[in-house]
Amino acid sequence: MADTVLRVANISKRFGGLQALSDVGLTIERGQVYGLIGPNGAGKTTFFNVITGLYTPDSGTFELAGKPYKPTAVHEVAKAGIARTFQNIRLFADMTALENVMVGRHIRTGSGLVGAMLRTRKFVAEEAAIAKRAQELLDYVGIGKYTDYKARTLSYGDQRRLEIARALATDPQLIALDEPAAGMNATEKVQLRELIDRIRKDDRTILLIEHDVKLVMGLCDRVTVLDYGKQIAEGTPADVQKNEKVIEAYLGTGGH
Ligand SMILES: Nc1ncnc2c1ncn2[C@@H]1O[C@H](COP(=O)(O)OP(=O)(O)OP(=O)(O)O)[C@@H](O)[C@H]1O
Repeated sequence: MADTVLRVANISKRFGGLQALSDVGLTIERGQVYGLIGPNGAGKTTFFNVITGLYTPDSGTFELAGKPYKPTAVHEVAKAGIARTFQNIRLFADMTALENVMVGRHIRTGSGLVGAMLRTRKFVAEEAAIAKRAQELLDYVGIGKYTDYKARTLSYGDQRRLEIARALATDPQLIALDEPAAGMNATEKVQLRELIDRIRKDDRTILLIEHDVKLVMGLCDRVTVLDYGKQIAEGTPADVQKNEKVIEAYLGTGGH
């Protein structure tokens, strides 16, 4: 039996008079890279925001690794096992690269605030383990040499890598990447593709919103296409590329 990581169905979300999502659903199996594409304003970010607890949907069912979850708050969703990055990078700009990743790791540890204030032995040992793991993750995404650099001093491409390292630090069931290639140059895009491939090979599951259709088609196992909040196609990249509704949404009359 397939090992399903995310199964969501019937997600709808309205903003005033605008139906941003109508009955959207998808199923992502473990180890897949799953792409979510569509023209500007199609509802991709809204979908991400709903499944990660930033927006409250009008309807929808949600299941992560076989268990129902309620996307009512961002930290609850992170605990349940979805980690995400943002289209507009959201790092702690004045913290170091290492500290940014350590923050991600803290949701999985137990000493808490009292332990931190008293600097209990358990807390100190835990901090050392978190720092070690954070350094491994910086190495893994290829920015290990910037450990002590403040996040804001890193290049755009490296900040996106740092966001991915922070997401990985939570040991997520699913990593949701919101336009990871935005603003990257051609070399950075090649490196990003290698990184995503590597994350997948390490048995992680990825949901990807991306404007760069070539990148999506080259990387993803399956793709959903949204247009005006509706799911107009779902399938392998090869199938989706041939779909007439998709061709029309991208090239046709709409032109939005
Ligand atoms: N918080 C909000 N309040 C009102 N309308 C919103 C809100 N968020 C999104 N929308 C609207 O919902 C629709 C879908 O937007 P969304 O950002 O999800 O699309 P998208 O596919 O991510 O677009 P893009 O590719 O441009 O990022 C748009 O018409 C947008 O204006």
